[in-house]
Amino acid sequence: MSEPAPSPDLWAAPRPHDAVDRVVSLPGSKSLTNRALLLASLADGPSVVRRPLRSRDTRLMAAALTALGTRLEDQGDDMAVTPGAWDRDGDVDCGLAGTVMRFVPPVAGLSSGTVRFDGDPHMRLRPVGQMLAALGALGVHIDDGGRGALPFAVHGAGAVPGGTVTIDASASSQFVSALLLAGARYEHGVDVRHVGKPVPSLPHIEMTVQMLRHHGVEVDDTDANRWAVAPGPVAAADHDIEPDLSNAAPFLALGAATGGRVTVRDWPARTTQPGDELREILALMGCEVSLADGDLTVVGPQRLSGVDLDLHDVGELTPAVAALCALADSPSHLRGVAHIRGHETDRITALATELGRLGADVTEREDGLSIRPAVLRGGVFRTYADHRMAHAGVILGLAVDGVLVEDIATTSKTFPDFASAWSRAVLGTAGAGPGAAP
Ligand SMILES: O=C(O)C1=C[C@@H](OP(=O)(O)O)[C@@H](O)[C@H](O)C1
Ligand SMILES: C=C(OP(=O)(O)O)C(=O)O
Repeated sequence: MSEPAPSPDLWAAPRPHDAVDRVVSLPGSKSLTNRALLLASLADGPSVVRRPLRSRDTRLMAAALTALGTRLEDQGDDMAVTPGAWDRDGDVDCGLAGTVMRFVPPVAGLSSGTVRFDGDPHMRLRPVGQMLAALGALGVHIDDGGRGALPFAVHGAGAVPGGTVTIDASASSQFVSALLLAGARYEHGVDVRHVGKPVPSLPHIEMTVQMLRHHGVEVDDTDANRWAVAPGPVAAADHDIEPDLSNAAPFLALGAATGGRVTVRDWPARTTQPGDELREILALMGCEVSLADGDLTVVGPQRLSGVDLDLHDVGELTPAVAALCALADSPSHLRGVAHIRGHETDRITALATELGRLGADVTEREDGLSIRPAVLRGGVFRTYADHRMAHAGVILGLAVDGVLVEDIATTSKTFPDFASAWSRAVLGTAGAGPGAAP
């Protein structure tokens, strides 16, 4: 990985003064919010998305749907979504949001205008080619200059034939989710068959399937690696957005890494969010984990244990888990996440580089990391515009003096005002809004 120049934008990660005992409420899930907004836009009438996340990724999704012709209105904490006539040309800024770059083009195929897509510089490197090829096979006209990457234009024809398509979705589950989300509105629906190495992040595809069914769409997912969406209307339906359980990772780590206690409010009893897996991961690391009446409580041990984990299904948890592993007193092996090299940054190399810079004993592997106990030191923790790298940095800062996290504002991708919420959680100072209540 090329070494970026050190940024002057360094944030001193707070260290708790004493054992923490906190209760936190977290903002809504990015993955649920962006699916809910998109499905409501495809529906046959208005819907309300209750307590959506308001962060960079969801604002980009809202702007993209507005560019297509959907009407989105804030109603207090909620958002009212009224489908519109998709009859215009438009521009979509994907930022660094995988959900915008992958979920919106299949929908743009249904419009009768040309929709141009671009994003942050790094977004041009994130994988989307297989999905564009699959969309082409389903009858959507796409001009990507042969790059298989941003920037590209979707020339909507007002309708999409759809049908059966084969795709290698081993780079991202979002390829499959994207085709399924729009598929009911295609003339023949979609029948998506994956061929290739295993698809990562399967809980996110399950999330897509469940949310489609919530809108009355018929989905057949009986066979492995095949998902068929029947053609038909998408019924209007309201959504209650759960808190973002992946963004709970640093807050639960606060309890785990300090021998303290942290409770996250409104933890769903059942969910498709991969962050729910944190309960098991933290228990394996030696934490006491309990879920009662919607409160998830984690009590950290004296010393964290290392873990040997295949994170293929829950790859977005890797940065936070890797940071905790660097604080553990036995070795860890994190496996099965080659695909996270295509996330906001190459997360495997970024973690190996940044944990290593602070003294961690890390071996980078093609599909993961091995991390052995070592004495850590303070220093700059670079984040590569990746919100979850920032989470990893602040977790190290819980146990190590002098950790300076670069560009903490990058957390705004999925968490509004993370730095204040984190300071309140760590230091126990009072504050309003999403985040910590001491
Ligand atoms: O569908 C979604 O909302 C997501 C799917 C996953 O993507 P990958 O399958 O590319 O890992 C996940 O990592 C990402 O944060 C959100
Ligand atoms: C991989 C992630 O995001 P995206 O939706 O941009 O793929 C993530 O949030 O960890």
